[in-house]
Amino acid sequence: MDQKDKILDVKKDGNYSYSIWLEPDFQKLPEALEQLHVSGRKLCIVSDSNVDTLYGTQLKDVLSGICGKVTSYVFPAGEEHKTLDTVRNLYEHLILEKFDRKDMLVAFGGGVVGDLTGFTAATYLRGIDFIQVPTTLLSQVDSSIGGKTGVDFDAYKNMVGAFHMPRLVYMNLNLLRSLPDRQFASGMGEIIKHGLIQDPAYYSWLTEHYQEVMDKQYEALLTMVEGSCRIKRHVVEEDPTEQGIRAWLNFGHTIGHAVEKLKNFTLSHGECVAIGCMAAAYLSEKRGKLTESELKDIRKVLKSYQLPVCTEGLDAEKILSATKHDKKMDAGKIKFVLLSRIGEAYVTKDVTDDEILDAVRYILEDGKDE
Ligand SMILES: NC(=O)c1ccc[n+]([C@@H]2O[C@H](COP(=O)([O-])OP(=O)(O)OC[C@H]3O[C@@H](n4cnc5c(N)ncnc54)[C@H](O)[C@@H]3O)[C@@H](O)[C@H]2O)c1
Ligand SMILES: O=C(O)C(=O)C[C@@H](O)[C@H](O)[C@H](O)COP(=O)(O)O
Ligand SMILES: [Zn+2]
Repeated sequence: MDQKDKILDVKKDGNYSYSIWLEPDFQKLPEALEQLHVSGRKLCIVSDSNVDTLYGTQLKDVLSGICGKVTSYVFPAGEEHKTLDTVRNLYEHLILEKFDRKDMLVAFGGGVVGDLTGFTAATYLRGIDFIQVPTTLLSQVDSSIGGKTGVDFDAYKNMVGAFHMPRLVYMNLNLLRSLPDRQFASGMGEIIKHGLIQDPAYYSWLTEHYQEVMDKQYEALLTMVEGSCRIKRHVVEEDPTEQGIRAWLNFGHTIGHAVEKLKNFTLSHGECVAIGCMAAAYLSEKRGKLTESELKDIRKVLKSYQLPVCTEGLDAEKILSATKHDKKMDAGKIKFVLLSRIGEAYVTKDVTDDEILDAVRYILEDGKDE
């Protein structure tokens, strides 16, 4: 793959609006930032406690040489800090540091940092620029692209948010080497989702290359991250504000978000997406869209990437009730994403409570067999 292929442009309304750089280090970050004229701007690097400890100084050194002033804002790692309280503290930091409209935020971390920083950028002074420097597999393949930003509210996932596009997405793939195994697997949940909703060849590639991926071989990582970025880019270019096809990216999320909340965030987002994908694939099979063998295969692929396909200790009725708070509700009906086949999804509002309960029992009972 040559350099040209490592930069993907995300277009909006026919104009190139931002680029995604896939790199092995931070060497090209100054070049990537050239078009944003950062020399006279203040930058605030927002990260969580883990990312700051591991890589904070490295990024600050790169940025300090090329822009006006660099400040840092660090909050404790974890989904429980993706809240308005953290946003408030960040506003306070920006006001104290006299950030104005031409200044910029740098989201340096996983999806929690990216979503929260993007939302702060969308709302501070009615909107300032931000860039994404994603450091987890999940954030490189999914959350850093497409401009969905937001925070949780009283444990309701992403209840407060805005669409606000980053000005650049720059990923250093070698940072993935320090990710804990469970976090790596979490990213695989969204990646397998991408194959299932959009691209059968990509899904097959994932089934065939799990060893290279699990060994974090650089070429395999690059092929996979690029593959997912292309899928996500295609979907968000077609439908930036989720009027149609973008809802497909929510495959596995209706039940996944309910499990995430009811498990008090003890399971990662991608783990819950995997469980939710299993439930949605089960419903797709029940409706005759997938064969039993395809359903089994999805289970096998998720498990091969160390993802859970079921869960325990939850009440089926409570999961059903939690799905009713999903953002995809429309006039009292859940907009459920199912598969019409491997590689293609569809949205339906006719999934009944009984069907949801059946799918939920499938992922709960399956848990007892583990
Ligand atoms: N906006 C979107 O389109 C979108 C898409 C998918 C998920 N999300 C959101 O993203 C969040 C999940 O993101 P996530 O999975 O990245 O979780 P995360 O941001 O909580 O990061 C997971 C853990 O990994 C640590 N970490 C990050 N980078 C590291 C590195 N390179 N080495 C070692 N440790 C590292 C973090 O400190 C954290 O403890 C959820 O809130 C989810 O709702 C948003
Ligand atoms: O980018 C999107 O659109 C997605 O749906 C990606 C999902 O993986 C992500 O978890 C998203 O935050 C869920 O959407 P939400 O609108 O239910 O918060
Ligand atoms: Zn997700």
